[in-house]
Amino acid sequence: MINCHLSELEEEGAAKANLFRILKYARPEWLMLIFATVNAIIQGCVFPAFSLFFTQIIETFSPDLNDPNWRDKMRKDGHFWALMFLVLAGVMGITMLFQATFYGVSAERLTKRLRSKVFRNIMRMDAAYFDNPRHSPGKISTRLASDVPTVKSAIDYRIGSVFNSFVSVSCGIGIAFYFCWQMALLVLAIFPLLGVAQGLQMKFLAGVAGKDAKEMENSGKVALEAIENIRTVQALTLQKRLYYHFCHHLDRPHRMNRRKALLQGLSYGFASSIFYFLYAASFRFGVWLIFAQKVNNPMNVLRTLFAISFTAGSLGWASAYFPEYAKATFAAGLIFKMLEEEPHIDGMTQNGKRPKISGAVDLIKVFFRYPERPDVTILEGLDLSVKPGETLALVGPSGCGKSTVISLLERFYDPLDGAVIMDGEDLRGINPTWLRSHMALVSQEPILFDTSIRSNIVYGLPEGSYTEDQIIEVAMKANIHNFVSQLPDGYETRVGDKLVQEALDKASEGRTCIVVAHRLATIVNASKIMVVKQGKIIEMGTHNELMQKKGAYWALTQKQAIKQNATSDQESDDEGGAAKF
Ligand SMILES: Nc1ncnc2c1ncn2[C@@H]1O[C@H](COP(=O)(O)OP(=O)(O)OP(=O)(O)O)[C@@H](O)[C@H]1O
Repeated sequence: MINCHLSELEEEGAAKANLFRILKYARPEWLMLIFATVNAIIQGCVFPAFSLFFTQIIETFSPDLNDPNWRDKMRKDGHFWALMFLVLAGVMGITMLFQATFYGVSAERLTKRLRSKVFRNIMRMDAAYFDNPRHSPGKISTRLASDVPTVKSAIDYRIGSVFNSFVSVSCGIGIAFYFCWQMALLVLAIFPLLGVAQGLQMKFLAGVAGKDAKEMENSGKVALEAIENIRTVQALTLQKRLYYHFCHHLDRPHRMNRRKALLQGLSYGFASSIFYFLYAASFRFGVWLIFAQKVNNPMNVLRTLFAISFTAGSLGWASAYFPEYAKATFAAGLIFKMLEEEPHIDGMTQNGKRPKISGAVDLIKVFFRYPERPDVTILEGLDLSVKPGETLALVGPSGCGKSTVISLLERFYDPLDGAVIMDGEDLRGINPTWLRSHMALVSQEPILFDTSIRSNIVYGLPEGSYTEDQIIEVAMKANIHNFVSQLPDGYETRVGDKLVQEALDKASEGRTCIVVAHRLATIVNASKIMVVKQGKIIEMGTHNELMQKKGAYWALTQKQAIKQNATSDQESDDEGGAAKF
C-alpha cells in the first residue's frame, strides 16, 4: 500500500504532506480540534489517577486489625474512593464523548471540503490535463473516493489517543519517580522490552503477509484466467494441468500460513510472558528495596509499578494512529498536489475581457501539437478567416485536424504559435466562459434513426410487444412528451439527420457557422469551403468554384460518390466510412 503510494507520489511529482500541512487545510476546524485535544489531554490524566486510586483501594482493604476504629475508617475510606472512581467514570465518559464527536466532526468536514475543492479544481482544468493518462477518469475518481477520506485519518479520534497517551505516560513516569525512583528506573528498563517484543511481532507478521499476498495473487490469477477462458481450457483439455498449476501456487502461501501460525504463537507467548516477567522482577526488587530500607512505605512500590504499567497500555492505542497517519500523509500529498495544480486555461476564471461577440473568426498562422503527442504537428501554420454570419465548411481527410480547429476555437487548447482571433481579440485575452457561452457545439454523429419519433422509441422491439401507453410513459420519463405533443405530427414526426440538418440550418441563420463535414452533401450551400490537408488549408472557395477547379475538393466529392454508391443499400450511411474522408 505504502509502496504503491510512493510510486504514485513520484509519478505525480508530489511530496508526502505532514500533519502541519494537513492542519493548514483544516483551519476552519481548528477550534473544534483544540477542544477535542484538551479533552484528550484531560483523559490522559485518568489512567495515572486510576493507578494511584487503585493503591489507595488496596490500602483501604488492608486495615490494621489492631486499630479499634478500623471498621469506621474502612467505611469512610471505602465510600470516598468509590466516589473517586465515580468521578473518574464521569471524566472518562465526558472526555471520550467530546473527543470522539469533535475529532470525528472535524475529520468529516475536512473530507467534505477537500472533496469539493479537488472537484472544483478538476472542473477548472483544460483539455490537455484530461488528455494525460495520469488524469484518467478512473484515477481521478479514486482520488476523490478513497484518497480524500484517507487524509482524514490524520486528524480523527486516533490522534486523540496520541495526546492522551503522551500525557498518561508522562504523568505515570512522574508519579513513579516521585514515589520510588529506584523502582521507576527498573520498571522503565524492562518496559521497552515489551515494546520491542510487540514491535518484532508486528514487523515479522507484516513481512510474511507481503510475500503471502503475492503468492495468493498468483493462484488467483490462474483461477481467473482459467475461468475467463473456460471454453478454450475445455477445448484443449487443459483442466488437469491448470488444476496442478493452481495447487502449486497455493502450496507455498498455505505452508507459509502454517509457519506463520507457529511463529505467531511463539511471539504472542513471548510478548505476554514478558508482561508478567516485569511484575515478577518488580516485586522481587520491591521487596529488596523495602528490606534494604531504601523505601519507607511499602505501598510506594505498588504506586510506582502501577503508575507505569497502567499508563503504558495507552501506548498501544496511540501506536494504532501512526500507520494510518503514514497513509494519510501519502494521500494528502497527492490531494494537495491536485489542489495546487493550475490549469493553463482556467475554465472557471473570472478574469479576461468580455467583448461584444459578432462572430468574426480568424486563425493566423496557427501551429499546434497535442501535449500528449508532442512529436506530431497537427496544424502547420493554418490561416482561416470567417466573417460574421458566414458558414465555413472544413473538409479533408480523417485526422487532418478539422476537429482540432474547433477545439482551438472553443479554447480547449491554445496554439503553440500564431493566434486565434475572435472579433479582433486574441482568444487568450477573452474570458473562456464568456467565449464559450457565445458558441454552440453540435456533435457530428446523429444519435437518432431517420424515421418517426415513435419508431425511434420502439426501435428493435417486435411488433405488438408494446402498447401506446408504454411509448408515452417512456417519452415522459425522457422528458420529451410535452415537446413531442406540440409538434404538428406528434409522435409521427420524422427525425434523423435530415431533420437535424434542417434544425441546424435554422439555428445557424444570422450566426457564424463552422462546419466539420463528413458528408459533402451537407455543405454545398456553405459560404466558404476550405480543404485541410496536413495541417494547412490547401484549397478555398464555394462549392461551385471548387468543383470547377477540379482540385482536392473535386477529388473528395468523386471519392465520396463512389463510396456512397457502394453503400447505398445500407440504411444509415452517415457513420459508415462512406461519409468520412
Ligand atoms: N487529445 C488528443 N491528443 C493527441 N492526439 C490527438 C488528440 N485529439 C486528436 N488527436 C490526433 O490529432 C489528429 C487530428 O485530429 P482531428 O480530430 O482534429 O482530425 P479530424 O480531421 O477532425 O478527423 P476526423 O475527420 O476523423 O474527425 C489525429 O491524428 C488525431 O488522432
